[in-house]
Amino acid sequence: MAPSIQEIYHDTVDHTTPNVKRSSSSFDPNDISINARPCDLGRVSGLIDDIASYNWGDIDFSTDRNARISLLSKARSLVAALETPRETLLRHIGAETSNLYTIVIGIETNLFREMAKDNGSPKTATHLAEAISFDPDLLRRILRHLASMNHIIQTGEDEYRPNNFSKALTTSPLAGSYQFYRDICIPAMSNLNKWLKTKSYQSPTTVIDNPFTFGHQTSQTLFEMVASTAKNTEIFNDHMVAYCQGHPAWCSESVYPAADRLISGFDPTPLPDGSDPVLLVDIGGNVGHDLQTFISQHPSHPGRLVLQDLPSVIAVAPPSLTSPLPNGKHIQLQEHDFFTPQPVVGARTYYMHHIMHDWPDAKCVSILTQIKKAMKPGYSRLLINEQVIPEKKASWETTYLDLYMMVLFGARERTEKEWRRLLEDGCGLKILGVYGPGGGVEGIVECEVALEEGEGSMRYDGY
Ligand SMILES: C[S@@+](CC[C@H](N)C(=O)[O-])C[C@H]1O[C@@H](n2cnc3c(N)ncnc32)[C@H](O)[C@@H]1O
Repeated sequence: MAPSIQEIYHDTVDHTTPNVKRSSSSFDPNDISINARPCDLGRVSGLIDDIASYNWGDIDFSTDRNARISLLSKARSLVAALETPRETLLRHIGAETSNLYTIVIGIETNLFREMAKDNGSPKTATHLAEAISFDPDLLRRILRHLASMNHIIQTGEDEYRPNNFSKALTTSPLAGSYQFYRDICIPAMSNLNKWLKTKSYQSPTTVIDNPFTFGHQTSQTLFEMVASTAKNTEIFNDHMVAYCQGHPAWCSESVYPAADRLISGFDPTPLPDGSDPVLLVDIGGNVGHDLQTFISQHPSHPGRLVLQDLPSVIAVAPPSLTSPLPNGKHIQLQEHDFFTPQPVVGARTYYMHHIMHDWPDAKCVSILTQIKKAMKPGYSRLLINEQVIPEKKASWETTYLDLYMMVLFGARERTEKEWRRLLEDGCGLKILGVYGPGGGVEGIVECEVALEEGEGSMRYDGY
């Protein structure tokens, strides 16, 4: 039997086996032998039984995402329970930090491209070192570590081949993401402790004073830093593409039924200047991947599609974006700063993906206010595609992103209650529904202008 949707992102059962003594029951802080005993032995046999109770052999993991994530989550729990504190420590501080930096070396020296040549056939370290002009002894040491972490496969003495992960490192979304985190994000996270100490452990709440500005010793925001060089723009855009891959399509039946919710109520009457009315504006839409998803799901959609972002991003949107769509139309590219008045008035849909989580509440209110002024009450819908953090058992994909939004922007991911407070109390919008594939990792909050209350009643201070 396949796991249910509730079981996807975490284990729903406390797998503790009653007759196994928990190490915490006899905890003595002076007894350092605890470091060499499994982290949660009491869960081990329950987790093994739980994994064994499914017919995993009947499942096609290349297509069944829910089953794959469920098994991964159980397997991770099992590893965490079996590992000793010492092993967890060394993996965290030693093995995983070494991974990050050696993987970036492999990307920047074309190591993984070399390994992928000839259909990924096994190659010696000596051969690879010569091909990428690298110290052979150092390369051997790096390859040995990457193989021990399962990122490449050792096929013989001094001989390695790539697996699907190391082959994927030759693609720009993964390669750029590693560089983006190394150059832009890690310097912020690695300064979290120092920053918090200077602020007596109070949350950052502004984009101009947070671990990012402190770590980089800059007065720039992350987006200003990203826009400041072509390389930064490229690696940021690569990361957005990588991050968005592999999620169910946002506008599909299983996530948000766009045909029923948007297309069926669309008014096709031409605008006073004779132009086609707008069906969907993707605000801060980056290089257009979400609009492309919309087109692939709804190829014969009516109305216009508009992609808005900062000039530096619109300038690098792929030319294929503006080529004719299956319905003979094309995406309109528009430079737009979302803190200024929204130029598209009365569209059926305003859509934002990964925008609100980049900004503290006060800035979100400014952005939302500009959109609300352009919305036609009773007709326009605002879709916010973001995490809706479950009140219990949030997944790691949610929790890490929440912390990164805090260090990079003084911002946050939000629970449904926090969305209601921001959108309804703060901006005078009405939430019509919260949609999503389950698990809380991505959700669509659908709103319209609240007819009875013109403005929100909350006050948000600060930058
Ligand atoms: C986290 S990315 C999300 C991109 C895209 N919506 C997605 O989900 O992949 C945030 C986007 O907001 C854009 N952005 C940042 N500040 C902006 C502003 N003031 N006006 C318009 N877009 C902005 C960035 O350029 C970037 O493309």
